[in-house]
Amino acid sequence: MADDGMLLNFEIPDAPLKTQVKFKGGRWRDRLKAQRSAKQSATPTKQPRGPSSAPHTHQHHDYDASRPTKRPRTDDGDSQRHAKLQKTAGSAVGAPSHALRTGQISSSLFSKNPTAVTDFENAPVVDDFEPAKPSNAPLSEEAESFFSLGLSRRIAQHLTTKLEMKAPTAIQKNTVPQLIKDDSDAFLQAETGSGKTLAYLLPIVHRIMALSVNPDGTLKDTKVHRNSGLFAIVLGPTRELCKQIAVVLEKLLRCAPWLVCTTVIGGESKKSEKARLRKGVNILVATPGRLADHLDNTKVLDVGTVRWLVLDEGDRMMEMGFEDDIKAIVGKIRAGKLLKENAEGVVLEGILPSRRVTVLCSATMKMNVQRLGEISLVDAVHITVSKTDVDGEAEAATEAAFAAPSQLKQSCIVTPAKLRLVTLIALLKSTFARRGSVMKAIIFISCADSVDFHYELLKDTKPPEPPAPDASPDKQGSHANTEQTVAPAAYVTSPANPKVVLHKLHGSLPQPVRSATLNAFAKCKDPAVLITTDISSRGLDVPSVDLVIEYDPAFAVADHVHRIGRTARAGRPGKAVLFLMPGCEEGYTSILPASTPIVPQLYESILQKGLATAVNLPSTYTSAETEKQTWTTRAESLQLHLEQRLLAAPSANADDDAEAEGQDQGKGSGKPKSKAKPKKKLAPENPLLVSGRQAFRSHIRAYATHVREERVYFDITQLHLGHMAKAFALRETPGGIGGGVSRRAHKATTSKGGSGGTAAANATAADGSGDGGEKKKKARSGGKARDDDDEDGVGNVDEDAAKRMKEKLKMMMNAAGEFNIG
Ligand SMILES: Nc1ncnc2c1ncn2[C@@H]1O[C@H](COP(=O)(O)OP(=O)(O)OP(=O)(O)O)[C@@H](O)[C@H]1O
Repeated sequence: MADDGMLLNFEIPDAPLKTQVKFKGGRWRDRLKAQRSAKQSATPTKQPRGPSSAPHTHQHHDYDASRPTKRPRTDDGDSQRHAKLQKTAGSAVGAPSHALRTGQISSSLFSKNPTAVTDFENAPVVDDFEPAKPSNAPLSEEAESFFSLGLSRRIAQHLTTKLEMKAPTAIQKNTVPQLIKDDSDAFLQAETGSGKTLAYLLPIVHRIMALSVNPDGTLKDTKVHRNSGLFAIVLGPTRELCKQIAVVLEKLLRCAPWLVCTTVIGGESKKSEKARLRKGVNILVATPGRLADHLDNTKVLDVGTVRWLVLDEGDRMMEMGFEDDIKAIVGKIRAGKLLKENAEGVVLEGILPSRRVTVLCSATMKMNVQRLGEISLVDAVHITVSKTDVDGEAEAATEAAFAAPSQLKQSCIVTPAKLRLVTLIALLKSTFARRGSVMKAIIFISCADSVDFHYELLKDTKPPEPPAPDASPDKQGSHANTEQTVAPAAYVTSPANPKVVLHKLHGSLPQPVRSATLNAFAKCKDPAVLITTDISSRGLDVPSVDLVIEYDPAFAVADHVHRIGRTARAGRPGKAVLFLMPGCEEGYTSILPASTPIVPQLYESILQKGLATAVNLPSTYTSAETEKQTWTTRAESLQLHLEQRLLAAPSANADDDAEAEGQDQGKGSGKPKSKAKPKKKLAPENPLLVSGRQAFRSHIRAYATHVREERVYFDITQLHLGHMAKAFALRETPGGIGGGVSRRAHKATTSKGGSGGTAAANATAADGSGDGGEKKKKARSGGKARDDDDEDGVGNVDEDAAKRMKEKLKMMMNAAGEFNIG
């Protein structure tokens, strides 16, 4: 009944380290280097292990983590297990300024890991490839210009002088003339970061401006103004994307200040949205739910003059369940009589389209895009980008849609579950080791709970500086909104980059917090990391994102394409790294679109590079690493440190809080205080441990929701829960996953043999025996495993889990707002 993942944490290896570290694959030089450094670390005189073998590599001995003994796993609840673990691990672990003593409790990260099937030996190396010509960049200035697209001089000049865009991108070159000359519906498909937003906005603004500007650029006597009518509606799936579109539009409209755009996206009172609509608007950017609501309830919103309906990120809107809203919106817009002139007598006919035009945009093609096309498009032209457009070569046109930008360098790290967390930290550390090489990185994680946990774990324990008392109210307000979502990072900093700023974003955060955090990330002058869910995968345009890390693979290939598309935008370079686990996951790369091969990397080389120097611990811990330590020892002590942080006793205040809570509950019961049943005082738990367990549960549930066709690569029955718990710095596999997920994983680990005890322990813990309180709590709260309602994610591998997940997600969506997809 032992979880090897757990017991190994307590094991003191008798054999030197060298017998535990296996080096397979990769270039022989790397392997030799790794082998040598492991040998060095395992030499008994240099690397004493065990309590009696002083001196220790760390010089601080403020606490005595006495050697815990191997013990059988119990079926008790998490709290009891936690209390025992706290005892055995040493109670002062979490105290400030206490250093770790490596060599006392060995975290066997490098043993019993599954072997990768990837042939690293013959795999390509990133440097093997010539830098590819960007596929989403603006076209060469000499050959193409905005003037030649048929745009008015006023707009073309504004683009080149004020917006500093010298030439259109390929999709803009193909779309703008088409939408200026022709009144057909259009399906716009081009890769991420290729400038689709301006591709549809430019012809719309050009034609609306033509109501007020003569062909020679002089202004007409009667200019249209904000009350002249609503001419275009742009729909986007999330508030963030809508705001971003509105910002681009506002910048564009500076060359026609008499035209007005606004947003109705929720997150603020409907009353203030109504007030803005009443003032008059010519172009409206909206989320489907909110617009449908206004169409039903806001009389002043008249769609009689609307000529364009743009559906941006159409597939995402369908995934999010907006089909009915979109149908209703399309129906209402089409129902009205097409006005040839507006209420003021301005002639619209001949300048604006003679019919209502719908433009559907997507970087990827899914079944649901076709469905949306059926709902919204009539005889649409398909506008895309051919290789000829990009390269200027007379090659047969190949559709570049549903592709990753060609200049984007993709790689994957095959990492056993147990080593995921330290490998992530090592990767970030080496990423920020050189100033200026990477300014912004985004880490995609499967669910909001896991985002919360990783943010808390990786941030510095010292709170960020509050703004000066005399700071502007704006600054004060934005600090209040980002207090819980922006903080300096620990672990990943380096002498070159002593300050790296950590951000977190997911759909369960209040809207002002989401907006302020995104703004802080975009404007951050220091190197910055955003830990986020798929809420940031669509449309987000932060220009200096150099690296995208998919720590948890996307739930569908299309989502992967959108995620990695947050870098390498508009011709800029970018890198994307995908974490995979050895086994069936390795086959996933075969279905990913990439113009150059996705280079597999050995986790050993990442650790070696990242942990070549000491790790900066959070400021309330003192690092006592010596330069002589090797990367293997560093990896183990880092893991140990993280696990001990979770096991540390909560602060003294937590005791008081628990007591106060007990008293409050007594009061709340409505009974006289004296008669209130005395509450059994529960041992307070470290919030980080609670968060880690919750993140683990949500992560496992989310894992069960990969789209059906891709479950062959993400097979829940192949997951080793004990090993995966280690990736959450947990020594024991939490219970309460529910939905039969743990049973499936249990069966697999049992049947594979060798770890039957582990599986049994996993099953007991994961099925929630002794964890009923947590389970009920979760059920009550609705949970937020994967706050993303993906229809495709429900299938027969774990119908039960998927069904429950769907119900929870529905609850979440209803409870937390229409765009709570984090
Ligand atoms: N002609 C241009 N020249 C230079 N930069 C441009 C041009 N057109 C757009 N951009 C810039 O390219 C970036 C990406 O544009 P946009 O967000 O419209 O891409 P997209 O195709 O909608 O991407 P996604 O599919 O990821 O939403 C933006 O920063 C935008 O300012």
